[in-house]
Amino acid sequence: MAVLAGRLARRWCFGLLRSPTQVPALGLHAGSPTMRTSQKDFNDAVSQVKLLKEDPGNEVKLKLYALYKQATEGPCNVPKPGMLDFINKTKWDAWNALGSLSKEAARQKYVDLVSSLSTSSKSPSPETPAADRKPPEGNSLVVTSEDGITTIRLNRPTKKNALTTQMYHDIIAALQAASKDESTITVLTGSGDYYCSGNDLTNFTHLSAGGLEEMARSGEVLLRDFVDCLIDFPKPLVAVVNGPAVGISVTILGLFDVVYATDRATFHTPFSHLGQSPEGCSSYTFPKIMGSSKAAEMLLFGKKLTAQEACARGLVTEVFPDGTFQKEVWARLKAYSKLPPNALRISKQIIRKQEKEKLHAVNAEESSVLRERWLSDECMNAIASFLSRKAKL
Ligand SMILES: CCCCC/C=C/C(=O)SCCNC(=O)CCNC(=O)[C@H](O)C(C)(C)COP(=O)(O)OP(=O)(O)OC[C@H]1O[C@@H](n2cnc3c(N)ncnc32)[C@H](O)[C@@H]1OP(=O)(O)O
Repeated sequence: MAVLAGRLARRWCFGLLRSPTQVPALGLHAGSPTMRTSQKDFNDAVSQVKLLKEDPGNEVKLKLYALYKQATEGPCNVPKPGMLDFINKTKWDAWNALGSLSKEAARQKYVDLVSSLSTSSKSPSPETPAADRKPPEGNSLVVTSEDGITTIRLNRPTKKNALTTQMYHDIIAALQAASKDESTITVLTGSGDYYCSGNDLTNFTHLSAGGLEEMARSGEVLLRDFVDCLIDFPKPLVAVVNGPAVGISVTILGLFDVVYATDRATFHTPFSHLGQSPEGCSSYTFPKIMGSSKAAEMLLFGKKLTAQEACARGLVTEVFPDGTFQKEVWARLKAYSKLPPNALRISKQIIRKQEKEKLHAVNAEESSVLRERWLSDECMNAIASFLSRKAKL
């Protein structure tokens, strides 16, 4: 999924910055608004864009695209792409917004925009400072086992550890392996500044031949399997919440045995904003943990909690100062991992036994309701809006 999303994004970027090769002769002059842009100036600007050292950002790339189309083809009169064709729809919107702007004026604006970019990109530093460099994306999930602890680490820090479809499958496999390995405790945590930003919203853009219906159907099955796996997990399951948590990474916390959080963490379930509904058994566990009105504030209205608030509501076990979070938490977990593993398993089984059947039923219902939500206009519009703001153009 991540690879496809990246490809989609890159294709768009290349489409915008590299494909305009045939530009008709226009015979105008460049310069200030009173001067006119020549074909050569325009062609030069098109070539200059390809050589930009810095990514000018989505907004600028969208402007360049729209102006290029207007300058070369005139006002947008091609059919509007479908709602799910997020990227092409955003490009179409930008072009269409230029209305009846003349080709000459569009060329002039294009050349002016490129000229301002070329000036601003002549910054003195030839190398990006280390602090600004994005860490390379390696494996999206890293599983390690040490000192009696199996750690499942979400490892997409540049995407705030958003969960791709592949990652759900990989987490299921990792949990299944951990349930049988030698370790005593299993931990879920994240790399970088976020714990997890929830479901990767670009998952919705990868439609198979079965279209939207098929995407929603397979999403329902995947969600149910993923949450079932957490419900049935036989060993102590600990969340080490190293930063903000969003969506499904929050809702499943009710299925963990212990949740440790840095004081930098926040807990946010913006389902209504996304036209979606709660999952991860949170429609049952949250009211049970924090009472129905506090749960409603989170699950209906998307109230974001601080770590301290989440702790006061019982969702988090303990909050640690960020500076000592890793040291304190891992020291504690190492000590716990020396406890007799069979006693821990048996105790967990007794604690969770009464609930299991109920949790599976809740999970099945939440997954089925979400399947319908994913097909709704409310949900599609919310995702289209996120992607049009965030997609790499
Ligand atoms: C099959 C099972 C389905 C289960 C159903 C689950 C439902 C949910 O989990 S609902 C919750 C979904 N998540 C969100 O709505 C969060 C969306 N993301 C954001 O709102 C923000 O990105 C943020 C608040 C998490 C972080 O904001 P900020 O600090 O400003 O950082 P950026 O927005 O610039 O993010 C960096 C980079 O990461 C990409 N990204 C972050 N989260 C997601 C995501 N959930 N899906 C896809 N992409 C995400 C973001 O687009 C940026 O990418 P680039 O622009 O390419 O750098």
